[in-house]
Amino acid sequence: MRTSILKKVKRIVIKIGSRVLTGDENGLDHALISRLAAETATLRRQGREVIIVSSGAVAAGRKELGIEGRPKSIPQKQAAAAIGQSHLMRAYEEDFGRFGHKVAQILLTRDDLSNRRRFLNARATIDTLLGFGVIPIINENDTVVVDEIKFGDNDNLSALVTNLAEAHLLIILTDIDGFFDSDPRANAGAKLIPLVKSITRDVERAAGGSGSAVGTGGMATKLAAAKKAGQFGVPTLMLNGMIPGILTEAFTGREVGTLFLPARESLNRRKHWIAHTLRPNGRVIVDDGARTVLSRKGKSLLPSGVVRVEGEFDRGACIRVCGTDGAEIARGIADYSHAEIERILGRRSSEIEAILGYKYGDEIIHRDNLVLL
Ligand SMILES: Nc1ncnc2c1ncn2[C@@H]1O[C@H](COP(=O)(O)OP(=O)(O)O)[C@@H](O)[C@H]1O
Ligand SMILES: N[C@@H](CCC(=O)OP(=O)(O)O)C(=O)O
Repeated sequence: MRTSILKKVKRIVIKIGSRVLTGDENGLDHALISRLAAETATLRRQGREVIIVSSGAVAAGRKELGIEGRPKSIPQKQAAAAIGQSHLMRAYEEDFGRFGHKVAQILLTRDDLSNRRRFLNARATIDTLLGFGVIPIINENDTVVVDEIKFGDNDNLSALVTNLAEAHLLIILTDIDGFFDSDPRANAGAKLIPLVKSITRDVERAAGGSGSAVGTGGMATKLAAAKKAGQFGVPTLMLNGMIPGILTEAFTGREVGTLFLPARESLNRRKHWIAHTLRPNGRVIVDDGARTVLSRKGKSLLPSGVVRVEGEFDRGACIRVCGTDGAEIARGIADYSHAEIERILGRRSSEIEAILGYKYGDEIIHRDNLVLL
């Protein structure tokens, strides 16, 4: 199964973690980046397109600034990223250049991808670069991000880029052989799981945090990324980036690392973007009848099923849809603002115009803009 999945893969997003790029020391491991460049060149010769999501800016920069351990404050982290990002790009430029490959830097914030126009723009840029045979190197724009517009970690970013670039496979290179049934750093008897068919709660429970001073998120964020990619119909392969030759070996069919299979039913690009890239601004609470109709019949959310609205948002915002028990059941783009919903909730759609004096449509969220979770 692995061989048949990997054979079809033409466009790959490769996420490289800070630990892989910086090794045990602070500062970039140039020998390792050269090796990855050689392996990437082999993948390119096999006719595959490669997009890299690279961490390591903060880890590289903190050495330059003489910061020991993790940066103490956000401005320190941002300063480290500002200096480290240019070192990172220079390393990629030099090392990939030796194999005749040009690289391009793309720095993103969540805000960029939340705006559909900018999302499509970023995608066009990536397509154009790939068309020119250039390898895009993507990172979060750490120097400008504040909490509200942060992806948070590059595992998450790599899953969103997989959707953005319509890639066929997400590869996560980290400092460990794959996903284990418990954190191997805490439990010497932990066993590698070569294939994960579905990321269930039990699987998630086995994922611990980062084992190092430079990594962000550890295994938990990697599973979340694999889940997001899977919902878009894309498998994820987690490999130990410290092992020479691992990238090319993975494509020979040898069972290395952990392969996460995609979900059986995948979301289309737009729904994936609504569910994972947009940040919800508020929520509506719906009654049990609406909950059943949404979850079982895939219908739109009408004002009659809404019992409460929370938060302030405009028409066009992404909002959560929750049951009366508070559980989030869906997410979608609201056709009415919070103030408008306040006035029409619990009423029939035919009454909207009489109440508001105008009407955008019958739905609070149209089913085309609604994603069940
Ligand atoms: N179940 C698990 N299987 C494998 N690794 C795990 C698990 N739980 C936690 N980890 C930790 O996750 C670490 C990798 O994540 P992280 O340090 O964030 O690396 P990266 O810089 O590659 O993102 C591993 O080194 C390991 O200590
Ligand atoms: N954007 C940050 C990386 C954040 C991150 O997620 O790091 P990692 O867990 O090592 O992939 C940087 O370049 O330092």
